[in-house]
Amino acid sequence: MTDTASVAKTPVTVLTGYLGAGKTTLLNRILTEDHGKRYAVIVNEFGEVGIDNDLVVGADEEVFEMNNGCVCCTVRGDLIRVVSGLMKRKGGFDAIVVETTGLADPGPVAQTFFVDDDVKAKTRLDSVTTVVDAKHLPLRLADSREAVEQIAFADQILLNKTDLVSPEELASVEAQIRRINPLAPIHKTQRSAVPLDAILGRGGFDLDRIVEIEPEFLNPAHGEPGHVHDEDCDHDHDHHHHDHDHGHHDHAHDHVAEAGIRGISLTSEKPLDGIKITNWLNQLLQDKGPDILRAKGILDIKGENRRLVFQAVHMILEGDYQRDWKDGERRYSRMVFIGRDLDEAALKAGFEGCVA
Ligand SMILES: Nc1nc2c(ncn2[C@@H]2O[C@H](COP(=O)(O)OP(=O)(O)OP(=O)(O)O)[C@@H](O)[C@H]2O)c(=O)[nH]1
Repeated sequence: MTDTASVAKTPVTVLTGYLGAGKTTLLNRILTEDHGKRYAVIVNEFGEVGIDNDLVVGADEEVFEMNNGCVCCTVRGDLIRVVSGLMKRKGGFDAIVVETTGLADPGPVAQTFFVDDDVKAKTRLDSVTTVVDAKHLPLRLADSREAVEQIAFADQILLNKTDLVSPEELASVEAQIRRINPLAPIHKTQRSAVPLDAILGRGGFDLDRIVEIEPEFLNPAHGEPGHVHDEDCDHDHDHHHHDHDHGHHDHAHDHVAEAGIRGISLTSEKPLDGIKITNWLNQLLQDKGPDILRAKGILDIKGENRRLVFQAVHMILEGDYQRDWKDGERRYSRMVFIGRDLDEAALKAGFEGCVA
């Protein structure tokens, strides 16, 4: 595992979402609102024909300065080159947002920020943010594997167009999202309206802050040993969903099952062996990386007073020892895998094999 100290690096948000979900609406807010920050927006066309994007102009690469200090540019080729160029601009940016129009899989874009040394030195992947159309999601989940993958990959989700659905439909859509991605915070929006500092530069992908953003991360699920009932615990919602969301939900669920994408979480109350767990994770990602969209975890390592935190995107694994376990804090290890055709029994056996 490598050191991931991320001091003063510019946070990057990779923005995904199905056609028409509300990505451009969000980008226009970033470029026009008087938020007092300097953001850079990269509209990434990757050589594809621009769809209906009024931000796209017919040149290979153009940079526009906005009145509010933000810049917007279009990339048709090399994302790394464009990001390097942006980083050389005076004054720097509070955050960079990369839209992945026309690209189903945000993985390769997200990986850009881990692979190039120059980019890696100056930026850090902050979040993969997925915009979802509350009205059409049930249909998309039924007919599009990409829509499922975009949700699976997200660190946070904008559940947009809430004006177009009833409260019951909204609850059902939320339950469907939760089934694919149990952890990502969900912001419910109309016209993609969300305070920008609530979604940009928050550290959604930042190892230091996983628990702050996902307070439930270290709380085992209902029924698992050690589950703590608190205000973040959403069992009441679940009952509610079960009462209301049959129709669409079953249909969409079939497709989700068919795409084979789901989240599996593993918890151990016993300390793990640091070498065994590192070797197991490395081997697992080498063998199954293409199918593992995301993995993350906080681990209790025997003989170590600090928490080991790791993140993986497909094959790329990063981990770091972070703060000490607090006095009296219950120690245990928890990791989550989101991926395709994951073998739960094998994962569980492998994980348990790492107990010290
Ligand atoms: N009713 C309603 N319409 C919305 C909302 N947000 C966006 N729209 C509309 O939905 C349409 C698509 O929004 P865009 O922001 O262009 O979506 P996009 O994700 O950028 O779409 P592509 O560029 O095709 O990928 C536009 O007509 C928006 O005005 C919302 O919350 N409610």
